[in-house]
Amino acid sequence: MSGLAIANLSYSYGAKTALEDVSLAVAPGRFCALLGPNGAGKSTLFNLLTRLFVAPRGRIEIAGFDLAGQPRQALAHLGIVFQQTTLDLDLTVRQNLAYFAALHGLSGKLAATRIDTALDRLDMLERAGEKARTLNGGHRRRAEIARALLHAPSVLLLDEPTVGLDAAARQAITAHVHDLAQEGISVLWATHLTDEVRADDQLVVLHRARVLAQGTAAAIAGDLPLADRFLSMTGHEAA
Ligand SMILES: Nc1ncnc2c1ncn2[C@@H]1O[C@H](COP(=O)(O)OP(=O)(O)OP(=O)(O)O)[C@@H](O)[C@H]1O
Repeated sequence: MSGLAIANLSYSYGAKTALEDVSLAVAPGRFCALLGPNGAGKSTLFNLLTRLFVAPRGRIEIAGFDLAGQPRQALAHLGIVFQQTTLDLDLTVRQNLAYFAALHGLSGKLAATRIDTALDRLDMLERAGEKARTLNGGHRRRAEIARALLHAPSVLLLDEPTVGLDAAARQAITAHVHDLAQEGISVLWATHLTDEVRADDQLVVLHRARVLAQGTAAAIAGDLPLADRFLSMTGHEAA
């Protein structure tokens, strides 16, 4: 399928199993929250999706391309926002994005148009000329999300993108990324914060290397607030 499809993925660090038979799919236009406590296996999954690690078992498809068999085509459709900021603080927002565009073979008018469009989608166009160093944490994150859109990916991965941000910035970024999903991107958003998940979002609960539940957040929460349901499933507090 288009979007993201993961089937029967397993990964171990020596004797330590980090992922065990994980399967999930995120269709175009869907926001999927990957909710798991520390150590659940989220980072390992992201490292497999970005091909930092290669899974001995299982299959990953991005936009219909098998990551193992057609890595270049698959990764060309993947946008990534890492947990740690990766902006060059001495460059302006536009320069940061132009550098990334060049790495993807985009230059000239096409790059300029893509940069303006991406910044506009994140309400960051008016900050294009500011040095990244002068931006607050929320605006730096938005610049990084805009940067991840430049090559028009169909799948966007975000690894705990709101870590360290205040409540207002968290809310704004969560809303922006939900909007991106509504525009047709498949979003996989790793978090341990249940308040970032909307009732109609797709939700995958990962715990101790396994998928404990998946479905809409509302269906998984049932008659409990999602944080309470998460606690009852995993024994871990969620925000
Ligand atoms: N290099 C490694 N060697 C051995 N075990 C590891 C290694 N990296 C991770 N693990 C273990 O694999 C499991 C999954 O780790 P992973 O980092 O994927 O979880 P996570 O959900 O991303 O947690 P966190 O939110 O803390 O980053 C954990 O039990 C972790 O201790």
